[in-house]
Amino acid sequence: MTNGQPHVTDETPAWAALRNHYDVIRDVHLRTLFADDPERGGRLTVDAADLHLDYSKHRVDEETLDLLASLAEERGVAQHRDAMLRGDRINSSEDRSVLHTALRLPEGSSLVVDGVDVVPEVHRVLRSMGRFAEEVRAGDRRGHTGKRIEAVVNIGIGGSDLGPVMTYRALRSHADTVDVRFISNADPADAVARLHGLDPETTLVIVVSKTFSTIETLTNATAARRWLLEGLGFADAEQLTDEAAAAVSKHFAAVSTHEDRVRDFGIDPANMFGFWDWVGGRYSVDSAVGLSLMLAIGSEGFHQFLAGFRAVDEHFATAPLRRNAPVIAALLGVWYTNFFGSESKAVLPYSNDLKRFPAYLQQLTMESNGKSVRADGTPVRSSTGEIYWGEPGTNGQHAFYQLLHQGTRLIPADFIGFVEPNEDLPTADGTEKMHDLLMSNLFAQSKVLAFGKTADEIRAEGTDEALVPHKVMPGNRPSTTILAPRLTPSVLGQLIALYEHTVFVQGVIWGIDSFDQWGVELGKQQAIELMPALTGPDSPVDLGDSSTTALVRRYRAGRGR
Ligand SMILES: O=P(O)(O)OC[C@H]1O[C@H](O)[C@H](O)[C@@H](O)[C@@H]1O
Repeated sequence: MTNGQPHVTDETPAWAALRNHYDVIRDVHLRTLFADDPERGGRLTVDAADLHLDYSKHRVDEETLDLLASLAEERGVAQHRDAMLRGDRINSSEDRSVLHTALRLPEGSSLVVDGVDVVPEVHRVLRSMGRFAEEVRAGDRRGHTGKRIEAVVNIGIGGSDLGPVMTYRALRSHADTVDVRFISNADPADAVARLHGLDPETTLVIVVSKTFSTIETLTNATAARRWLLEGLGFADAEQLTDEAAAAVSKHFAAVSTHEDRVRDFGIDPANMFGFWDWVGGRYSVDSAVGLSLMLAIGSEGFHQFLAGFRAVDEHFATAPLRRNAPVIAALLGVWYTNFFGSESKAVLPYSNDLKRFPAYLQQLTMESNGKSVRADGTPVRSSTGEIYWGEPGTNGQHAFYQLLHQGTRLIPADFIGFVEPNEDLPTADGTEKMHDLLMSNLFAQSKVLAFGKTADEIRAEGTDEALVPHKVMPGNRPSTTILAPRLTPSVLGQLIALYEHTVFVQGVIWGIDSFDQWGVELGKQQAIELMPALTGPDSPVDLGDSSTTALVRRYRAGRGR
């Protein structure tokens, strides 16, 4: 099954060879690939640190994998990887290095960029985060009225939200001491709902913004400051008197690359944790942006999280392309996107704690690789940017898996599961464990997607002939299964690094700059420009197009303006 015409216009030797090979493999069923090669299930696997990837249920044979590796070689994946890791300015449109991997280099190592060793800087910030987090967790750093901090509110958006919110939820069972909430949206409902029930006297607000100029974040931070001062009994919550500033300094911290803007907002720079412009927002959860996670799981847990990233970084840096997990994952994505014409990929964690992982990965892949010009400004020569979506299993099985199994689209999937649960409960009759039930569902789903059930097998069960076509399960739907020992801070770091490098390799194959995001700017700018048309004294006559003009006029009328 394919989704129409393969989206390939690129005609380099490796692409052309893959295109010819695709014409053969597209008609080969996974049932045949497995029948012809009984060792396949054990062989088409790769281990990266604690992550075991089984990619045998993909529509590939050894020749496909060789050809895909040739494509990686043709595109210079290893050379680009080395350039990133040593700090070359590979983010060409912003003239920046891309060094999220430096955030997890061990203390004592060295990476000199523009004459500065960045590793001691990284560890200086980690130490000050660690001191701050442990003081809060121990109750040594208290609120304005002397009460212990019990809740943390992370205010940020995009990379300043998705990483913290995803990781906090993922490591819920490793968290103690403080309850963390997240405010991101310009919708006031978010701040209202998240602040509801919190006591300002025991709440710490962390304002996270790389640029410290993002309107949603500054607006929500101002709302939280107002809420805090009102809650602490200040008569005028708009006035930052000396006493109010002292209160704010006990309840507000900031994470940013812009100290001047943090100070202007009224947050004590002593409570500011920095990072650097060589860390992209969507690659920043392992920087000070992860402070809320550190407050929840402790400094030691955060260092384990970093060690997990580092283990996969080392694998990515050293494993040969054919044994390199992120490279293989990336090439499989290219195979389906550019040759089978797949439009999306499902990420299916069999872990309720990874509920926000697909959303986190959406920013990672779509903001990185949603580009239609190459790094040199010329048009891309193939489709780019995998669209990830998904929900945890087993919930998804009862919602959208029908389309995965019997729909007309080819949607490759990543199943993510863990051998050991962090918690377990008995099944209904008390004889089994719920974690085993969960994992048997994961294994069953990837098996059914791959192998399906034929009309003959269905007939053999005595099924009414009229029902047979409805019950046929076509199979031949590819998936990777990522199996890890347990969802720990280290394993979560490993999973994130696996996808970071997968996205990177795809960007190299497509020839794009995966580290800028110019496409998000115009909408932000126009929102600011449109605001007076919504709130000003006169209804707008012409906002440049008849649709927007009519919508804004209707909105104003509804608001009585
Ligand atoms: O951390 P900030 O500077 O507030 O940026 C927050 C987010 O907004 C931007 O629009 C970008 O699209 C994201 O990549 C970024 O993570």
